[in-house]
Amino acid sequence: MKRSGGTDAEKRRAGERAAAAVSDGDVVGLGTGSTAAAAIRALGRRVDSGLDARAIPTSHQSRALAREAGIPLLTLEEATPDLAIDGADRIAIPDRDGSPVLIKGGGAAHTREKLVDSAAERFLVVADSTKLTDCLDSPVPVEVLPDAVPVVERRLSALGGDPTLRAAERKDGPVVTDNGNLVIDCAFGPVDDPDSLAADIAALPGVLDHGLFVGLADVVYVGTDDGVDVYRSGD
Ligand SMILES: O=C[C@H](O)[C@H](O)[C@H](O)COP(=O)(O)O
Repeated sequence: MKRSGGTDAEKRRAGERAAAAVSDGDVVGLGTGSTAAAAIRALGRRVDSGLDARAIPTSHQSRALAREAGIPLLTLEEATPDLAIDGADRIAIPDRDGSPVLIKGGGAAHTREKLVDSAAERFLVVADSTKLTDCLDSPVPVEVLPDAVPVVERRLSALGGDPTLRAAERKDGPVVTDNGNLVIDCAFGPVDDPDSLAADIAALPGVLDHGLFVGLADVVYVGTDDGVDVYRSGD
């Protein structure tokens, strides 16, 4: 799946704002991707200055970055995250009450991200301004057991989708996730009922999880040219 690109400055502003929301004693779920990386680096600077925070990573990437930044690490067996900070590929902010809907998984990390983000008491999303959209129409990443690919592709087509097995960019063959599985990017056109699509995909045998995050995000920090726009669930 092609990664989108907002500016590094927007990502840094969003990441720093989310890292500033971490309090002494917090356990933080660390998302994956370039904007979560900005938050991890900002959190590392706060830990270096004396903040007592520990973290649960969602990928090899976020584990390595957290180690490099000097953030002590835990597992889900040892603690429940007080908050999680994670990026998104697409974000739809509802007009009325309700939680922002996200599409995640551009880096194939959405299964562990959903596990950690949903376990956290608060889920803070960090993004650059290119991620906001009125229409959720980008493909939904679906992590699938390797043996299940043909069956899941047929069933995704039956749900009205157009599935494509994600190819690796720097190796021959498909992308293999941190969990040893494959990813199907499934285009559905505009997703009008994300709740029901999320339930339909999750129910398919062989699917580990998909990148539609519905009813999970509490706050979205969007970096802009000169600051950070904040959207709260239910505002
Ligand atoms: O699988 C990857 C994750 O869901 C990322 O959080 C998402 O792709 C956003 O990444 P970035 O901040 O690099 O755009």
